[in-house]
Amino acid sequence: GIHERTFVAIKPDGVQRRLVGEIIRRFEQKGFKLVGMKILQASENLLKDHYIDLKDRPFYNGLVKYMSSGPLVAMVWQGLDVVKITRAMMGETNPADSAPGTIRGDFCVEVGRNVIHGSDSVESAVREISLWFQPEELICWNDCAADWIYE
Ligand SMILES: Nc1ncnc2c1ncn2[C@@H]1O[C@@H]2COP(=O)(O)O[C@H]2[C@H]1O
Repeated sequence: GIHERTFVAIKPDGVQRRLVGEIIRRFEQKGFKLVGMKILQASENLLKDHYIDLKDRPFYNGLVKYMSSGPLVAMVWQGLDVVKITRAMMGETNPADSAPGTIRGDFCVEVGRNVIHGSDSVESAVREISLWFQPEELICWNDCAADWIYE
């Protein structure tokens, strides 16, 4: 439904490369509602927890180092099918497989520096949002444009 939420992180490379405004612009113009956002340098412990499913992969330690190497922008976006649609807007995990027009297709070349993360399912979104945000950090605001985005 229209209350579906997803967790999105602009990774440290995305912040350093000044892509924060461009990425927010795309999700905003699509029609999604920004309900949480903060800039932080995440601890290795938080990232190990976030990426727990990847703990046996060879790139796990490097991934945690990269993600903790500088500030990232953590966000929660809300809207109809937001998990699936934001993933489509991001492109494939490997930028080489990402179509032009997607965020990774337009702004990066390597899987280990792929500028953005988005939850891959509604269930992982619930888990990731609770990991990165306190409930009071999520703002329920009345979207004046909602009647023009949803029928
Ligand atoms: N083969 C790989 N080498 C390095 N990093 C990877 C590889 N596969 C996945 N990743 C990283 O692991 C991350 C897991 O989910 P993300 O969407 O954050 O984006 C992924 C990449 O940043």
